[in-house]
Amino acid sequence: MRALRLGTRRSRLALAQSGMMAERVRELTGRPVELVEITTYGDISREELAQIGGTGVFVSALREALLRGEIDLAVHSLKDLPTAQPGELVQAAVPARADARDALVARDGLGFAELAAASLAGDRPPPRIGTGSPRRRAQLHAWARQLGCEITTVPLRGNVDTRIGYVRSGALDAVVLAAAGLHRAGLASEITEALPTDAVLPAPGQGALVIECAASDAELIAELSGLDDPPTRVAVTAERALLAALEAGCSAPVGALAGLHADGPGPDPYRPEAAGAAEVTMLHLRGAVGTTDGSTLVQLSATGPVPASPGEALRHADRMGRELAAEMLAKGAAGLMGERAH
Ligand SMILES: NCc1[nH]cc(CCC(=O)O)c1CC(=O)O
Repeated sequence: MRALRLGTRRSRLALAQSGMMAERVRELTGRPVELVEITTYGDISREELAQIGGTGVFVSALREALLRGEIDLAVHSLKDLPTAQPGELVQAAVPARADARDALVARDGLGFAELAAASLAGDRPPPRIGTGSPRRRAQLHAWARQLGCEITTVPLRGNVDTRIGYVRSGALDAVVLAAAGLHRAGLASEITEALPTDAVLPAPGQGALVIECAASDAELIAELSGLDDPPTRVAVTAERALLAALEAGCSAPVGALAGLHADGPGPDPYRPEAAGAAEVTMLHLRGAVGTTDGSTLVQLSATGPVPASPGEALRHADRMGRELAAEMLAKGAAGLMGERAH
Protein backbone atom coordinates (compact mmCIF):
# COMPACT_ATOMS: atom_id res chain seq x y z
CA MET A 1 0.00 0.00 0.00
CA ARG A 2 1.48 3.36 -1.05
CA ALA A 3 2.51 5.58 1.86
CA LEU A 4 0.82 8.98 2.20
CA ARG A 5 3.31 11.85 2.11
CA LEU A 6 2.57 14.51 4.72
CA GLY A 7 4.41 17.79 4.14
CA THR A 8 5.59 19.62 7.24
CA ARG A 9 7.73 22.53 8.33
CA ARG A 10 10.78 21.70 10.43
CA SER A 11 10.00 23.72 13.54
CA ARG A 12 9.38 21.93 16.84
CA LEU A 13 5.74 23.03 16.75
CA ALA A 14 5.16 22.01 13.14
CA LEU A 15 6.81 18.62 13.63
CA ALA A 16 4.75 18.03 16.78
CA GLN A 17 1.41 18.79 15.15
CA SER A 18 2.28 17.03 11.88
CA GLY A 19 3.37 13.96 13.85
CA MET A 20 0.11 13.99 15.83
CA MET A 21 -1.97 14.22 12.67
CA ALA A 22 0.14 11.62 10.84
CA GLU A 23 -0.71 9.19 13.65
CA ARG A 24 -4.44 9.92 13.35
CA VAL A 25 -4.37 9.57 9.56
CA ARG A 26 -2.56 6.22 9.96
CA GLU A 27 -5.21 5.00 12.42
CA LEU A 28 -8.06 6.18 10.20
CA THR A 29 -6.84 4.99 6.81
CA GLY A 30 -4.63 2.05 7.77
CA ARG A 31 -2.04 3.49 5.38
CA PRO A 32 1.57 4.31 6.26
CA VAL A 33 2.24 8.07 6.52
CA GLU A 34 5.69 9.55 5.98
CA LEU A 35 6.71 13.10 6.91
CA VAL A 36 8.31 15.20 4.16
CA GLU A 37 10.16 18.22 5.57
CA ILE A 38 9.79 21.49 3.67
CA THR A 39 11.42 24.85 4.49
CA THR A 40 9.15 27.88 4.24
CA TYR A 41 10.02 31.55 3.93
CA GLY A 42 8.47 32.17 7.35
CA ASP A 43 11.02 29.80 8.90
CA ILE A 44 14.14 31.27 7.35
CA SER A 45 13.33 34.97 7.48
CA ARG A 46 14.73 36.92 10.40
CA GLU A 47 12.43 39.84 9.73
CA GLU A 48 9.45 40.51 11.91
CA LEU A 49 6.32 38.81 10.68
CA ALA A 50 4.51 42.15 10.54
CA GLN A 51 7.26 43.50 8.30
CA ILE A 52 7.10 40.53 5.95
CA GLY A 53 3.52 41.74 5.69
CA GLY A 54 1.85 39.00 3.70
CA THR A 55 -0.29 36.37 5.34
CA GLY A 56 0.48 32.77 4.65
CA VAL A 57 4.29 32.92 4.73
CA PHE A 58 4.25 29.64 6.63
CA VAL A 59 1.89 27.86 4.27
CA SER A 60 2.78 28.79 0.71
CA ALA A 61 5.69 26.37 0.31
CA LEU A 62 3.54 23.50 1.62
CA ARG A 63 0.74 24.46 -0.74
CA GLU A 64 3.10 24.59 -3.70
CA ALA A 65 4.34 21.09 -2.84
CA LEU A 66 0.70 19.88 -2.73
CA LEU A 67 -0.05 21.44 -6.11
CA ARG A 68 3.10 19.89 -7.64
CA GLY A 69 2.04 16.48 -6.30
CA GLU A 70 5.18 16.15 -4.14
CA ILE A 71 3.07 15.57 -1.04
CA ASP A 72 -0.46 14.22 -0.51
CA LEU A 73 -1.47 16.26 2.52
CA ALA A 74 -0.34 19.19 4.62
CA VAL A 75 -1.20 20.11 8.19
CA HIS A 76 -1.50 23.84 8.88
CA SER A 77 -2.37 25.91 11.92
CA LEU A 78 -5.67 27.33 10.73
CA LYS A 79 -4.76 30.78 11.98
CA ASP A 80 -1.82 30.88 9.57
CA LEU A 81 -4.04 30.34 6.50
CA PRO A 82 -5.04 33.37 4.42
CA THR A 83 -8.82 33.75 4.39
CA ALA A 84 -9.13 33.15 0.62
CA GLN A 85 -9.13 29.41 -0.09
CA PRO A 86 -7.45 28.50 -3.42
CA GLY A 87 -9.83 26.46 -5.59
CA GLU A 88 -7.23 23.75 -6.29
CA LEU A 89 -6.93 22.91 -2.58
CA VAL A 90 -9.50 21.51 -0.15
CA GLN A 91 -9.70 21.62 3.63
CA ALA A 92 -10.28 17.88 3.95
CA ALA A 93 -10.54 17.94 7.75
CA VAL A 94 -10.66 20.44 10.59
CA PRO A 95 -10.11 18.24 13.65
CA ALA A 96 -11.45 19.10 17.11
CA ARG A 97 -9.87 22.29 18.36
CA ALA A 98 -7.43 22.50 21.27
CA ASP A 99 -7.31 25.38 23.78
CA ALA A 100 -7.87 28.51 21.66
CA ARG A 101 -6.52 30.97 24.23
CA ASP A 102 -3.30 32.93 24.30
CA ALA A 103 -1.01 32.04 27.16
CA LEU A 104 1.34 34.11 29.27
CA VAL A 105 4.76 32.72 30.13
CA ALA A 106 5.97 35.12 32.80
CA ARG A 107 8.78 35.40 35.32
CA ASP A 108 8.19 34.09 38.84
CA GLY A 109 4.94 32.31 37.87
CA LEU A 110 3.09 35.63 37.56
CA GLY A 111 -0.23 36.32 35.81
CA PHE A 112 -0.84 39.43 33.69
CA ALA A 113 -2.58 41.52 36.37
CA GLU A 114 0.14 40.79 38.97
CA LEU A 115 2.86 41.53 36.46
CA ALA A 116 1.25 44.80 35.37
CA ALA A 117 0.68 45.83 38.99
CA ALA A 118 4.27 45.12 40.01
CA SER A 119 5.36 48.43 38.50
CA LEU A 120 2.66 50.42 40.36
CA ALA A 121 4.58 50.12 43.61
CA GLY A 122 7.25 52.12 41.84
CA ASP A 123 10.11 49.72 42.41
CA ARG A 124 10.13 48.37 38.85
CA PRO A 125 9.79 49.83 35.36
CA PRO A 126 6.67 48.79 33.39
CA PRO A 127 6.91 45.07 32.56
CA ARG A 128 8.42 44.22 29.19
CA ILE A 129 6.20 41.73 27.39
CA GLY A 130 7.40 40.03 24.22
CA THR A 131 4.94 39.85 21.33
CA GLY A 132 5.07 41.31 17.86
CA SER A 133 1.44 40.54 17.16
CA PRO A 134 -0.61 43.74 16.72
CA ARG A 135 -3.69 41.81 17.90
CA ARG A 136 -2.01 40.82 21.16
CA ARG A 137 -0.47 44.27 21.62
CA ALA A 138 -3.82 46.03 21.12
CA GLN A 139 -5.62 43.88 23.66
CA LEU A 140 -2.81 43.70 26.23
CA HIS A 141 -2.42 47.49 26.20
CA ALA A 142 -6.20 47.96 26.48
CA TRP A 143 -6.24 45.56 29.43
CA ALA A 144 -3.33 47.33 31.13
CA ARG A 145 -5.14 50.67 30.72
CA GLN A 146 -8.20 49.15 32.36
CA LEU A 147 -6.04 48.06 35.29
CA GLY A 148 -4.49 51.52 35.46
CA CYS A 149 -1.06 50.06 34.72
CA GLU A 150 1.58 50.57 32.08
CA ILE A 151 3.23 47.86 30.05
CA THR A 152 5.80 47.82 27.29
CA THR A 153 5.42 45.38 24.41
CA VAL A 154 8.53 44.28 22.58
CA PRO A 155 8.56 42.72 19.08
CA LEU A 156 9.65 39.11 19.05
CA ARG A 157 10.62 36.51 16.49
CA GLY A 158 12.04 33.04 16.64
CA ASN A 159 10.75 29.64 17.59
CA VAL A 160 8.93 28.78 20.79
CA ASP A 161 12.09 27.80 22.69
CA THR A 162 13.89 31.02 21.74
CA ARG A 163 10.91 33.07 22.88
CA ILE A 164 10.64 31.36 26.25
CA GLY A 165 14.42 31.75 26.59
CA TYR A 166 13.99 35.55 26.82
CA VAL A 167 11.97 35.08 30.03
CA ARG A 168 14.38 32.53 31.50
CA SER A 169 17.34 34.84 30.87
CA GLY A 170 15.51 37.82 32.39
CA ALA A 171 15.65 39.84 29.14
CA LEU A 172 11.83 40.02 29.20
CA ASP A 173 9.28 39.79 32.02
CA ALA A 174 6.92 37.68 29.89
CA VAL A 175 6.08 36.44 26.42
CA VAL A 176 2.66 35.64 24.97
CA LEU A 177 2.17 32.52 22.87
CA ALA A 178 -0.75 30.39 21.75
CA ALA A 179 -1.65 27.89 24.48
CA ALA A 180 -2.30 25.18 21.87
CA GLY A 181 1.20 25.52 20.45
CA LEU A 182 2.78 25.25 23.89
CA HIS A 183 0.70 22.16 24.65
CA ARG A 184 1.64 20.51 21.35
CA ALA A 185 5.33 21.32 21.81
CA GLY A 186 5.27 19.74 25.28
CA LEU A 187 5.78 23.12 26.98
CA ALA A 188 2.42 23.50 28.75
CA SER A 189 4.17 23.58 32.14
CA GLU A 190 5.74 26.94 31.14
CA ILE A 191 2.32 28.65 31.05
CA THR A 192 1.80 30.96 34.02
CA GLU A 193 -1.67 32.14 32.92
CA ALA A 194 -4.12 31.19 30.19
CA LEU A 195 -5.31 34.67 29.25
CA PRO A 196 -9.06 35.13 29.80
CA THR A 197 -10.86 35.61 26.49
CA ASP A 198 -12.85 38.51 28.00
CA ALA A 199 -9.57 40.43 27.90
CA VAL A 200 -7.67 38.87 25.01
CA LEU A 201 -9.52 37.26 22.10
CA PRO A 202 -7.32 34.81 20.19
CA ALA A 203 -6.58 35.00 16.48
CA PRO A 204 -9.39 33.66 14.27
CA GLY A 205 -8.85 29.90 14.00
CA GLN A 206 -6.24 29.77 16.79
CA GLY A 207 -5.84 26.34 18.33
CA ALA A 208 -7.36 24.58 15.32
CA LEU A 209 -5.47 22.59 12.70
CA VAL A 210 -6.53 21.89 9.14
CA ILE A 211 -5.53 19.04 6.86
CA GLU A 212 -5.31 20.27 3.29
CA CYS A 213 -5.25 18.15 0.10
CA ALA A 214 -5.27 18.78 -3.63
CA ALA A 215 -8.89 19.15 -4.81
CA SER A 216 -8.16 16.47 -7.43
CA ASP A 217 -7.50 13.85 -4.73
CA ALA A 218 -11.20 13.04 -4.14
CA GLU A 219 -10.54 9.62 -2.65
CA LEU A 220 -8.20 10.92 0.06
CA ILE A 221 -10.52 13.87 0.80
CA ALA A 222 -13.39 11.43 1.41
CA GLU A 223 -11.22 9.27 3.67
CA LEU A 224 -9.97 12.19 5.75
CA SER A 225 -13.49 13.47 6.46
CA GLY A 226 -13.38 10.99 9.35
CA LEU A 227 -11.06 13.41 11.17
CA ASP A 228 -13.35 16.41 10.71
CA ASP A 229 -15.06 17.93 13.75
CA PRO A 230 -18.17 19.76 12.49
CA PRO A 231 -18.60 22.04 15.56
CA THR A 232 -14.99 23.24 15.22
CA ARG A 233 -15.50 23.85 11.51
CA VAL A 234 -18.65 25.91 12.19
CA ALA A 235 -16.89 27.99 14.86
CA VAL A 236 -13.78 28.73 12.80
CA THR A 237 -15.94 29.48 9.75
CA ALA A 238 -17.62 32.28 11.71
CA GLU A 239 -14.27 33.60 12.98
CA ARG A 240 -12.63 33.58 9.56
CA ALA A 241 -15.67 35.17 7.88
CA LEU A 242 -15.41 37.98 10.42
CA LEU A 243 -11.69 38.35 9.66
CA ALA A 244 -12.23 38.27 5.89
CA ALA A 245 -14.95 40.90 6.11
CA LEU A 246 -12.70 43.16 8.15
CA GLU A 247 -10.31 42.85 5.21
CA ALA A 248 -7.47 42.10 7.53
CA GLY A 249 -4.45 39.90 7.15
CA CYS A 250 -2.98 37.91 10.03
CA SER A 251 -0.83 40.83 11.12
CA ALA A 252 -3.86 43.09 11.65
CA PRO A 253 -5.21 43.46 15.17
CA VAL A 254 -8.31 41.26 14.86
CA GLY A 255 -9.32 38.80 17.56
CA ALA A 256 -12.26 36.43 17.19
CA LEU A 257 -13.61 33.43 19.02
CA ALA A 258 -16.76 31.39 18.40
CA GLY A 259 -18.22 28.41 20.16
CA LEU A 260 -21.27 26.21 20.01
CA HIS A 261 -23.36 25.42 23.03
CA ALA A 262 -26.63 23.59 23.62
CA ASP A 263 -29.46 25.85 24.63
CA GLY A 264 -32.21 23.31 24.85
CA PRO A 265 -34.63 21.97 25.43
CA GLY A 266 -36.53 24.73 23.67
CA PRO A 267 -38.32 25.45 20.43
CA ASP A 268 -36.15 24.79 17.41
CA PRO A 269 -36.75 27.67 15.00
CA TYR A 270 -35.84 25.43 12.08
CA ARG A 271 -38.27 22.66 13.09
CA PRO A 272 -41.30 24.36 14.68
CA GLU A 273 -43.20 21.07 14.63
CA ALA A 274 -40.81 19.78 17.31
CA ALA A 275 -41.48 22.79 19.57
CA GLY A 276 -40.36 22.30 23.13
CA ALA A 277 -38.53 19.06 22.51
CA ALA A 278 -35.44 19.95 20.53
CA GLU A 279 -31.98 20.75 21.84
CA VAL A 280 -31.15 24.03 20.12
CA THR A 281 -27.51 24.55 19.33
CA MET A 282 -26.44 28.16 19.62
CA LEU A 283 -23.43 29.77 17.97
CA HIS A 284 -21.77 32.54 19.95
CA LEU A 285 -19.21 34.74 18.18
CA ARG A 286 -17.07 37.49 19.69
CA GLY A 287 -14.81 39.88 17.80
CA ALA A 288 -12.29 42.55 18.79
CA VAL A 289 -10.26 45.04 16.80
CA GLY A 290 -8.26 47.95 18.12
CA THR A 291 -5.24 50.19 17.94
CA THR A 292 -1.94 48.66 19.01
CA ASP A 293 -1.56 51.21 21.82
CA GLY A 294 -4.81 49.94 23.37
CA SER A 295 -6.45 53.38 23.32
CA THR A 296 -9.37 52.13 21.22
CA LEU A 297 -10.85 48.65 21.23
CA VAL A 298 -14.08 47.71 19.44
CA GLN A 299 -15.52 44.53 20.96
CA LEU A 300 -18.84 43.07 19.81
CA SER A 301 -20.58 39.72 19.93
CA ALA A 302 -23.47 37.89 18.30
CA THR A 303 -25.45 34.78 19.24
CA GLY A 304 -27.90 32.76 17.21
CA PRO A 305 -29.31 29.27 16.74
CA VAL A 306 -27.46 27.00 14.31
CA PRO A 307 -29.33 25.14 11.56
CA ALA A 308 -29.23 21.36 11.98
CA SER A 309 -28.01 20.69 8.44
CA PRO A 310 -24.18 20.84 8.34
CA GLY A 311 -24.07 22.77 5.06
CA GLU A 312 -26.59 25.32 6.29
CA ALA A 313 -24.75 25.60 9.60
CA LEU A 314 -21.56 26.64 7.76
CA ARG A 315 -23.43 29.19 5.62
CA HIS A 316 -25.08 30.53 8.76
CA ALA A 317 -21.70 30.82 10.53
CA ASP A 318 -20.22 32.60 7.52
CA ARG A 319 -23.12 35.07 7.48
CA MET A 320 -22.85 35.67 11.23
CA GLY A 321 -19.15 36.48 10.86
CA ARG A 322 -19.74 38.92 8.01
CA GLU A 323 -22.66 40.60 9.79
CA LEU A 324 -20.71 41.04 13.01
CA ALA A 325 -17.81 42.50 11.00
CA ALA A 326 -20.18 45.00 9.38
CA GLU A 327 -21.44 45.99 12.82
CA MET A 328 -17.87 46.39 14.06
CA LEU A 329 -16.99 48.55 11.05
CA ALA A 330 -20.04 50.72 11.77
CA LYS A 331 -18.96 51.03 15.42
CA GLY A 332 -15.58 52.46 14.51
CA ALA A 333 -13.47 49.52 13.33
CA ALA A 334 -13.39 51.04 9.83
CA GLY A 335 -11.23 53.87 11.11
CA LEU A 336 -8.75 51.45 12.66
CA MET A 337 -8.04 49.17 9.77
CA GLY A 338 -5.19 51.25 8.41
CA GLU A 339 -3.37 50.78 11.72
CA ARG A 340 -0.38 48.45 11.54
CA ALA A 341 2.42 47.40 13.84
CA HIS A 342 5.51 49.54 13.82
N1 LIG B 1 1.85 32.62 14.25
C1 LIG B 1 2.55 31.37 14.42
C2 LIG B 1 1.66 30.33 15.01
N2 LIG B 1 0.76 29.68 14.27
C3 LIG B 1 0.08 28.82 15.08
C4 LIG B 1 0.59 28.91 16.36
C5 LIG B 1 0.15 28.16 17.53
C6 LIG B 1 -0.75 26.98 17.32
C7 LIG B 1 -2.18 27.30 16.97
O1 LIG B 1 -2.69 28.40 17.16
O2 LIG B 1 -2.85 26.37 16.51
C8 LIG B 1 1.62 29.87 16.33
C9 LIG B 1 2.49 30.28 17.45
C10 LIG B 1 1.88 31.28 18.39
O3 LIG B 1 1.07 32.14 17.98
O4 LIG B 1 2.22 31.24 19.58
